[in-house]
Amino acid sequence: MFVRYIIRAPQLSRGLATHAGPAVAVPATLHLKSGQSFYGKSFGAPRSTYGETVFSTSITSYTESMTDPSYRGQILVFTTPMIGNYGVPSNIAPFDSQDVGVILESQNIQAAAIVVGDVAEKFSHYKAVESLADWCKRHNIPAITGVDTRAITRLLRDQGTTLGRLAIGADAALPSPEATEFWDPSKENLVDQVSTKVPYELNPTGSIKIAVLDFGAKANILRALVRRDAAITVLPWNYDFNSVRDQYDGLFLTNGPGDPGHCMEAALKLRRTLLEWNKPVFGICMGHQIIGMAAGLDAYRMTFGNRGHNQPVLALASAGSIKAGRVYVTSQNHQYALKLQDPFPQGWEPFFINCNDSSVEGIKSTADSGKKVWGVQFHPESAGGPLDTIEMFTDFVAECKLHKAQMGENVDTVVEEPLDIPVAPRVAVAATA
Ligand SMILES: NC(=O)CC[C@H](N)C(=O)O
Repeated sequence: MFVRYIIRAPQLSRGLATHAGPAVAVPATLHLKSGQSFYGKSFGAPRSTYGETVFSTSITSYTESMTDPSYRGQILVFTTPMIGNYGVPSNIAPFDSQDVGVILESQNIQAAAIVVGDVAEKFSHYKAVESLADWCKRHNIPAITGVDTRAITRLLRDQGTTLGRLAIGADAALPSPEATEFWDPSKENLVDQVSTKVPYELNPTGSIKIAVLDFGAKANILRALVRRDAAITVLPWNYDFNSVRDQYDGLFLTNGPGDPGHCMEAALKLRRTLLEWNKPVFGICMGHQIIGMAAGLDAYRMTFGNRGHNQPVLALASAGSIKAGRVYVTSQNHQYALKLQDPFPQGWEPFFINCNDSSVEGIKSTADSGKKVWGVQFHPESAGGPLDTIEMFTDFVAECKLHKAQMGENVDTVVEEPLDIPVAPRVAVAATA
C-alpha cells in the first residue's frame, strides 16, 4: 500500500498538493435579502461581499462565465452540482494584434462571488494550472460550497433575482444584515467600470474596418471578429462614434453588465447614427438592448433573467445564415430584455423569440428600410456553449464588405469561415492487455 502511494503521488500531486486545504473548515453563509440563509463552507477568499444573486444552468465553462464582465456585481449560483472538476487554465495569451491577450473572457474574475453545491477537491485537465479554490483566492473572490443550490435556484425562480450577502469566517455567524444594508449593483453604471477607457486596435491590417463600442466586451466576441479578418477599433461605451463614423465599414455593440437604462446616452447617440448612416450594425446582449432603445423600444427587468447554455430561440425572419422557422440553442446571460410591442417601431421587426418564455431574443431592420441592423439577446460567439449561431459573425463581416463593394470600392467580399473551436489532434491509443 505504502509503495503504491509513493508511485502514484507524482501523478496526482498537481491535483492534491494545492488541495490540502485548511484543517478546519471556514464557515460561510449566503443571506438573501428576502430573509433566507444558507450555511456552508468557504473555499475562496476570506472576505465577505454583497451582490445580486443569480443562477446559471450551464454545465460547462465556469471559468468563462466567471470572467464574463456581464456578471459584474453578481453572486453567481451554479445549478450544476459539482463545479471545479477541470480546474482553471492559464489565462495568459500573447497580446499581439491577432489576439486579445486572454484565454478566458477577460483578465479577471468579474462575478462578485460564487455559490456551488459541491466544489471538486481534485481537478484534472491537460490545460489546468490551478484549482478553482486557488483561483478564487488569488483574485480575492469569496466562494461557498456545501449548500443546496437547487433550493436556492427554486427560490430565485419564484421570487426573482434577489440581493445577497456572502458572509465568510467570523461574519458567517452574524445575523443577516438589515434589508436596507444590501448593496444593489443595478443602481450603478457598471458598464462605465468595465468598458475600456481608451480606444485600442486589434488586427489593424484586416480587410475591413469595424468600430466596436465596448460595454464590457467578452474576449471571444473580439476574437470572432478578428478571426474573420476584421480590423477592429475598440471604443469606450460612450464614445462619440458619429464624429469618426466615416472611417469605418461597420459598427458592433458588445455585451455589458447591469441595467441598460444607465446607457441611455449611448442609445441616443446610436439613434442619430441609425438615422444618418447606412452601414451594417450588429449588437449582442447589452448591445442589442441599446439598438432596441435607439429604435424606440423599451427595456424591462425580467424576473430571474436567462443564464445558461441551453436557451432555445426561434427565428421569426431569415437573414444570412439564419433561417426563419428554425430553433437555435444559445448561450445567454441577461436580466433585462426588450419589450415586445405591437406594432414594432417603423422599419424594425422581431428577429428571434425565446421558446421558453417568449421574450424578445432579437430584432432587425426590415428589408424595405434600406438598413442592415441586427441585435440578438443571446451570445452567438459563446465560448463554452453551442455554436448554432456563430455564422452571424460571418454574415456581419460579409455585409460590411458587400456594402463597401456596392459603394464602388475594390474589396474581396469573400469571408473565410474560421474554425472557431480549436480541435485537439486525436491520438490513437494502443490497446493494452
Ligand atoms: N450579457 C449582457 O450583455 C447582459 C445585458 C444586461 N446587463 C442584462 O443583464 O440584461
